[in-house]
Amino acid sequence: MEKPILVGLLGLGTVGSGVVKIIENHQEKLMHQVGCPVKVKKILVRDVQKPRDVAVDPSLLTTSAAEVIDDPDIDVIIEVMGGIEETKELLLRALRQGKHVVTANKDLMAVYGSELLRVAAEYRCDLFYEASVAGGIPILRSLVDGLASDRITKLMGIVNGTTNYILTKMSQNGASYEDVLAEAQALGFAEADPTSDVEGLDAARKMAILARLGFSMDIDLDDVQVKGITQVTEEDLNYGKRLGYTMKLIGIAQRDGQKVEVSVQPTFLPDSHPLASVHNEYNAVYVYGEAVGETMFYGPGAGSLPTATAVVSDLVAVMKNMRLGVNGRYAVAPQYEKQLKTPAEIFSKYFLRIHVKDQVGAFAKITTLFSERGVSFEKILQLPLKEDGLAEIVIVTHDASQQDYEDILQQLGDLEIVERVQSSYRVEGEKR
Ligand SMILES: NC(=O)C1=CN([C@@H]2O[C@H](COP(=O)(O)OP(=O)(O)OC[C@H]3O[C@@H](n4cnc5c(N)ncnc54)[C@H](OP(=O)(O)O)[C@@H]3O)[C@@H](O)[C@H]2O)C=CC1
Ligand SMILES: N[C@@H](CC=O)C(=O)O
Ligand code: NA
Repeated sequence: MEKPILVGLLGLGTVGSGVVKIIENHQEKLMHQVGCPVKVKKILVRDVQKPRDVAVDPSLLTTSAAEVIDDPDIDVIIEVMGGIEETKELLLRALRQGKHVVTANKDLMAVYGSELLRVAAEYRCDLFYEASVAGGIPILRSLVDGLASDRITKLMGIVNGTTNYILTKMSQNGASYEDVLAEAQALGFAEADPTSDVEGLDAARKMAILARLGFSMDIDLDDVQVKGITQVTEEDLNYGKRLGYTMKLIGIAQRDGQKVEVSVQPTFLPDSHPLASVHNEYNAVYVYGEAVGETMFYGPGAGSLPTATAVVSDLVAVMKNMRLGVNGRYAVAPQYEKQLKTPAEIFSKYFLRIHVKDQVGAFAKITTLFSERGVSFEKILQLPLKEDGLAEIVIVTHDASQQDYEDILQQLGDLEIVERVQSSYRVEGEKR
């Protein structure tokens, strides 16, 4: 019998348990593909006594990272524990000992991905991270291999399962934000600290990784404009329904010439848009390539087995490379200098909901602000409010630059007749 490939697992939570299950249950398929057995030799956890979702030999569990990272028999480290600084040091230590690494950690890859990939290449090691973006959807491999010959101009996606779950349940069942967030946590979709999900940071990390691969530029997390879903109200969702829109937390990475924009924000999409019917914890990434046109990748973006599928598929890729002796040949340095668009170069339609004093001429003052900057309206609603003397105005604009729109918002806030700007969202979907 061939010598097995030995794996060290860092973490045995939601994703780690799925990894152990897939390695055990799909052993025959893995053997067939790689030609030798694969075994988990050691597992790092915080608490060896904790009840687990998967049966493992207790002697495999350890609280000592060194027992896993420095074990000379271990060929591949699978990191599914999370964390940034300490985890980075552990993975660097593993790479410098010639161990290949598979990780699901977008927090780490968004911040230190370039450095880790450089070290991996230096030590002729593989470093794969398919599970870090859109869980079980093989999107990174599709960008790097499947669309290798094309020039990607736009990536647009729902890349956070937790927020999609929350928005779906709020909009379909009128459920409360707090209750649905608790459900998403219980189902294992949310991060250990769900603030990163609901504030958009998790999606921003994934968009930075996608944009880096899609555009072959060194995009940093700081280059991504981020707004989460914590301010989204039931009223906003209801207005959306009235206007034929669905609200989603959308990541957009767009390239025009050599200039790029990357953002994550709650966005209204026409109900007919393919991303509008992506519900619950499902994710989808729309990819526009100059030659291929439009493609869409859809699947479960979070959860134990779906995410573990991506992790173990990366493990298979590492093992195949080991058999062929070609590990560490994969990392490709970015091809282009990063050039970010200015706010004057980013165009979009916007949804705006404002409360104004119900006075003669109020509406004219508002329209003047828009028309002075050449921004016209696509849709307008005006409704009386229960609050005395106030009216609610809802506007959907035609395309406006982010700069013009932000200036208009600022000036609206200064108008005496404007009581408050209730909400403001980007509107996407129609091609421009
Ligand atoms: N959940 C999901 O759907 C997805 C998660 N991911 C990513 O996968 C990674 C893991 O997520 P998930 O499985 O949900 O997380 P969990 O919190 O469920 O599991 C984390 C595991 O790592 C162990 N661990 C954490 N920190 C340490 C430490 N300092 N020392 C030793 N052990 C530690 C924990 O030990 P113990 O069990 O003893 O507490 C636990 O077993 C994260 O990077 C996450 O962002 C990516 C895609 C989807
Ligand atoms: N918390 C993340 C998990 C997967 O990356 C999400 O909700 O998408
Ligand atoms: Na993926």
